[in-house]
Amino acid sequence: MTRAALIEAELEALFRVGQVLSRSLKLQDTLQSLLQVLHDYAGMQHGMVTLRDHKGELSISAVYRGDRQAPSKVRYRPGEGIVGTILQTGQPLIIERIADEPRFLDRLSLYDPKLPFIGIPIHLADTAIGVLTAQPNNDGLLKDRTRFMEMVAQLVAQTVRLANEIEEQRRDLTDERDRLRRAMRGNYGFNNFIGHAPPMIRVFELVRQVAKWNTTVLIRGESGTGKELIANAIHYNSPRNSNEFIKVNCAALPENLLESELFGHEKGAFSGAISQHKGRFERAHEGTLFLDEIGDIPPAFQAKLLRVLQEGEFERVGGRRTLKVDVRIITATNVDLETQVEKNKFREDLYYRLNVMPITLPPLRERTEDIPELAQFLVHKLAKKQNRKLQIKDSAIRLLMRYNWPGNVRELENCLERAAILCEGEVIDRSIICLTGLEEKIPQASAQKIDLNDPNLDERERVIAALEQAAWVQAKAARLLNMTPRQIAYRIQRLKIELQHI
Ligand SMILES: Nc1ncnc2c1ncn2[C@@H]1O[C@H](COP(=O)(O)OP(=O)(O)OP(=O)(O)O)[C@@H](O)[C@H]1O
Repeated sequence: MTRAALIEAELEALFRVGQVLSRSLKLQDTLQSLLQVLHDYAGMQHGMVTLRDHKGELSISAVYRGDRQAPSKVRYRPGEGIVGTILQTGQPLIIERIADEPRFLDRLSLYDPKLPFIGIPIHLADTAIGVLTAQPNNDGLLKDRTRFMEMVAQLVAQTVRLANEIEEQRRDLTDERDRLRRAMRGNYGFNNFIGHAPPMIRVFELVRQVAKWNTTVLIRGESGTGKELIANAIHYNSPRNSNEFIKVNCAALPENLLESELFGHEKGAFSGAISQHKGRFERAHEGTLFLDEIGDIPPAFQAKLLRVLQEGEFERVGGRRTLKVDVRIITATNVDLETQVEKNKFREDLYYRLNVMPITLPPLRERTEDIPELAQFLVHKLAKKQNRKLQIKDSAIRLLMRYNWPGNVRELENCLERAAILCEGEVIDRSIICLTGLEEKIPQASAQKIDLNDPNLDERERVIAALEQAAWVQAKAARLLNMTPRQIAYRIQRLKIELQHI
């Protein structure tokens, strides 16, 4: 081959090398294709790419040897054999006839002993990270071929750098995803479920058992009793926890939107469907779909839902293709479904499908013994959210225990949040809870039950309690505390109690 012909061939080869290096994100495939190009377009008979691993040793990433399969487990320590020497010195090694080279180990039986050999270090910045080797034809143009191989090694270095960066990003993303999952599991783990009252212990036991299986669960209970929290806990403690947990509030969507939200729609299915849209059933594939307020779904939609529950099949709105999904269904409602079935407002067959494993959450008023722990937990949660120190006094908790909480834990949480906003210091006491307006909602008969001799009351709380029981008439409150009107007036001033006029 003439020199001019070689340069032309090498230009063509470089163009092809550029193409293969940018084609795939899988480094080993890319390097394998690269060696093939060097053979097909640049007259290299055999070739190999080795890259340094985390131990600093060279392992083989790709080998070209014609039609025979490559052995892949061979490794070279720095300084070992020819490639080890190239890695260690960081210098190219050119040999006219490889059989004459004493460091040639021939462990792979790859090279032709009669042919020349070119070995080029692959450099990233100033560090050799691997070695590219090849055997060209014996045409006396070894110097030109070496320059060409140096160019190729530089391109390989950039490809390796990019692959490493992508791998690093992938690892970061995986770490981040795992961290988020752990956090989610932490948020929805059993530790964040407060309740020691017997009906709650039964609920926890049921949740622990159903979490393991794919059973359809129906969670019942008044608004704010923690139905969504339970649904989350079931998912994040189930074998599906590394897949999606998707929530849909069925009462919040009109019928037509509910259908396209859950089943998705094809482009042009209705005006406004400007592109294809995957529904929540598809997104929840291999995960859990939580249908909240299931008691409120319209009859036509009930039939469609029944079909997915029975067959796991559905079509997108405006679509003809039947899609199959594997989704665990958890539903929740505060509606009396049995009455709805009797009134023919809820399909009986659907009711049985959903009610495989019912879990009923007790209202807060039936487990007032849980209020102290819940209040402490919720105040701690608020303190974290507002990034401040906060604690709640027993006197405040006692007041909370006298209310009947129709809005359950959510109402308690809101009340404490208002108290935290009104509280200038770190301590939520009874008077701050009073400022939230809670006391007015408590029937007076029970308001008077507070024991003014309770040793847990501090002085301020005792005076406020007496004033409240005396409808803020100071003389009356003084009598309740066995004080003179002057004494109570002095205390009101000293304790900075704001007088209320009723
Ligand atoms: N046992 C509990 N321990 C700690 N926090 C709870 C508990 N139960 C409920 N909560 C909290 O109370 C709030 C209301 O709970 P959730 O939204 O789960 O109620 P829900 O029954 O789904 O209400 P709705 O029927 O109105 O949708 C949430 O902030 C939740 O974290």
